[in-house]
Amino acid sequence: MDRAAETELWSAPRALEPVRARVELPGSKSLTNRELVLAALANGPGEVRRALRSRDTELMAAALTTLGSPVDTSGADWAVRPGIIGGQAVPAAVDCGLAGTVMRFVPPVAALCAADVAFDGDPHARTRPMGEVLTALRSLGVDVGGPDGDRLPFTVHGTGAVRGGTVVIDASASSQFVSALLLAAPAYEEGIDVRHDGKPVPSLPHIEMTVACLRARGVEVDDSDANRWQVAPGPIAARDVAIEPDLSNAAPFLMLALTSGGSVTVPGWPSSTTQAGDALRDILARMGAEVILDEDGLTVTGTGTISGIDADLHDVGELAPAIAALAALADSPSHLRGIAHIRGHETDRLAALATELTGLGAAVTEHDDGLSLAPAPLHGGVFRTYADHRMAHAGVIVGSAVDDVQVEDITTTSKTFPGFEHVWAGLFPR
Ligand SMILES: O=C(O)C1=C[C@@H](OP(=O)(O)O)[C@@H](O)[C@H](O)C1
Ligand SMILES: C=C(OP(=O)(O)O)C(=O)O
Repeated sequence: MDRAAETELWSAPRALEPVRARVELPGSKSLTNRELVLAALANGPGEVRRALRSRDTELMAAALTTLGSPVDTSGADWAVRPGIIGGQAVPAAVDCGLAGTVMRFVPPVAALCAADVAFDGDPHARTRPMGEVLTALRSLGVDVGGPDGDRLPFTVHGTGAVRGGTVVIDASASSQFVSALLLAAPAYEEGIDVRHDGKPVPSLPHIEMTVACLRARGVEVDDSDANRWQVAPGPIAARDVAIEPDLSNAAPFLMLALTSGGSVTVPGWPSSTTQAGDALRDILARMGAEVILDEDGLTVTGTGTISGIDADLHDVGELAPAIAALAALADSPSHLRGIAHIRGHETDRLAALATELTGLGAAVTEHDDGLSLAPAPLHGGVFRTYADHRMAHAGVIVGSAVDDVQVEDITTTSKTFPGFEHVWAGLFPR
């Protein structure tokens, strides 16, 4: 990324009157990148319809194309032609950017190529944890080398086949370690039996999403024991799938209803979903909103009060930055717990939130596994984003209620929502 864009400041719009809006959201990152991987390994061509077009998903499409399953991203529906399994031996390089889903989900797929596949990414991606995935691949018979052995960069020396079998990993740093192994496992000779041994696995709904995507394509998955997932070897059925809107990216928009005392509707909110972001319905109601889910979508209405919240966000850590920002505006204290693992996200989110919210006057205490916030008068200033899309979301939420908040590098939101700043600014009456 160019240095000028990284340090550029964006004046966050301030809501001077209630915002009443209907916001169409782009597709889910998590669903798009799972369906792309499964489509690339499927037993025939398929489409990922209404795919999210963003940095993370374009990197995934490019990676799978490089490995031999071309993804045509020219339209709104992305067509995938599987070719990785049994494909040509062509050495390849994969750019992971800062995408956890690319750096964790693609290496187990690359192991199925009969070629060397080199992985690297953004500077901060080299610090994100992923050693458990590489160790698991090695124990399944895959040769993975690299200067560190535990992190990016590394090279997967694929032989065209993976034995598979039983692996024990510690997935307490990221659910994506488990999802990564499950997604490629039907193509392994023995499938996979993944057991977790360690502190509780975070973001479990994301593993449930992986299991649901596999089953929808006819793959046999046994997740009946806690901390154990077994995937049988077999074909991954080709299908056309439609991607739901990204419910986690709905957070700043729905929160604008609370910070402005207005009302925001997100159409197309699914009545049942595997997305962790669905938890916003309960969380926002607890923080003082009126929340209605009907055929029109999800409508959140501010009641004039923002209440603090005591919440264990272990399952929904990706919502923490937005919730922390809203909590900083609340008129009662908050305690956000169970999220030590978000220190390994796009940045150390607990440290970044504590620093940046405190810089705007918030009373924040950083704990090993979370944050406490107490009511305090906020003021304007620069809100730094650390190349993290969800830090940018946190900055604009505060900025909607506080004069003169300048958000650094707003375009970092393109990781999962290109053009976010235009959609956001368009919601404020001039
Ligand atoms: O599999 C996925 O699509 C994701 C899993 C979660 O990761 P962690 O388990 O690392 O929190 C989540 O926070 C991330 O935004 C997306
Ligand atoms: C943790 C996140 O991303 P990633 O998929 O890169 O892990 C996120 O989007 O909040």
